[in-house]
Amino acid sequence: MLPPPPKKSHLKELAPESQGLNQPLFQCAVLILPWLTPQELATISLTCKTLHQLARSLTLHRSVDASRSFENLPIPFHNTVDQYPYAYFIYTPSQIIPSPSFPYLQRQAWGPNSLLSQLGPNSSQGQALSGSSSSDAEMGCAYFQQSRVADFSMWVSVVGESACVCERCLKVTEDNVIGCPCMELEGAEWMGILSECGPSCRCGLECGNRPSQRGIRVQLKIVRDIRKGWGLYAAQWIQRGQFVCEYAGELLTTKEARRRQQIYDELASGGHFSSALLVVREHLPSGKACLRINIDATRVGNVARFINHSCDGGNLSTVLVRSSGALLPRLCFFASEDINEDEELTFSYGEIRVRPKGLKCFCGSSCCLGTLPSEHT
Ligand SMILES: C[S@@+](CC[C@H](N)C(=O)[O-])C[C@H]1O[C@@H](n2cnc3c(N)ncnc32)[C@H](O)[C@@H]1O
Repeated sequence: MLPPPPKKSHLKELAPESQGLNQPLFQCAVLILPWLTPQELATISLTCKTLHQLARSLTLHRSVDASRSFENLPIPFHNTVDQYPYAYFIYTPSQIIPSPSFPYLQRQAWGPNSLLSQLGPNSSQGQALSGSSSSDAEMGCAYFQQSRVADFSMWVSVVGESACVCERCLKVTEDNVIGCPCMELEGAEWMGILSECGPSCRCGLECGNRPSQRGIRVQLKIVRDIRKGWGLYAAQWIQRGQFVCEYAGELLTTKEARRRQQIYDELASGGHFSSALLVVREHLPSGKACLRINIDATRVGNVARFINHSCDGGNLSTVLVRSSGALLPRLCFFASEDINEDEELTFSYGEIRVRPKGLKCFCGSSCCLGTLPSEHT
């Protein structure tokens, strides 16, 4: 593991000329290091002073925003219990379809800007390498974003505009929010299903009936617990009913979900491994069939992958959000009660426990059943 990151004031002193550092190596490392995993960084940082200092700076950069600028607000890691400064995974702000032909599933750059800025804003090397003042998301992941859009079209069908009556959507309410007559917020969210405007509506993202489509708008942080690992926390007061985040990850076929679950169970039995594969079942109105959605955020996901289980149901409701014109629903989390700053965000992983000797639960609630829910996938 890397030593603690340097204090901020030391960062600007990392420019190679001021340190007597190897310049060609420095330039090369600035391009390559953001693509490395923590283990690779730790190994490479042992090789020389230049790489050691860059790796330390990169570690600091990564620990201040788990979302790599994909979200509206940075989501920092806090760890006072062990040596891990951050959790490493590939970030996606929305659902994606895995495909072996897309290299973004293997690697994602995380942290080029902090390294480039160390070359100095006026440095010719810095300008040549950075171009503009793009974010991590723009710089490291442009290819990733393009691929994601191309992929997603395979799963989303857009029906004719008449599918929704929101041509009347342009009605502006007293709060200056664009209202929508097909809004079904009242009551629906507590039942776990919500209909939002979508691709077949004429309204845009500003429509009041798209609360889950504008990204994360509440301040969050990821805090390490000695027994539960990382957990997602509120970094501000959150009002009951407010959208918190979507559960984003790889959409899997049931066959692939079962295959991965077996591997994850084996890894978890050896300790030190957390999986984040969520299976959602939506019973169709006939009652005879059920739509099953498998979302795996273990390797590729967003910050929802850090939400821990609570036997009392926690403070988040899981809501299947259907958008007009989109084939698949999305799984979203809304606050089921008012949530205080520094409170952990939790939900119930389910009721079924097929393995009586499953993973121990440390939710701490008065109705804790002692083990985490487990199902045959
Ligand atoms: C979706 S992940 C949640 C984030 C995870 N804590 C981490 O560090 O990445 C699910 C895993 O978190 C851990 N976990 C979640 N809720 C827990 C609880 N109430 N008690 C103990 N461990 C928990 C288990 O290892 C579980 O397999």
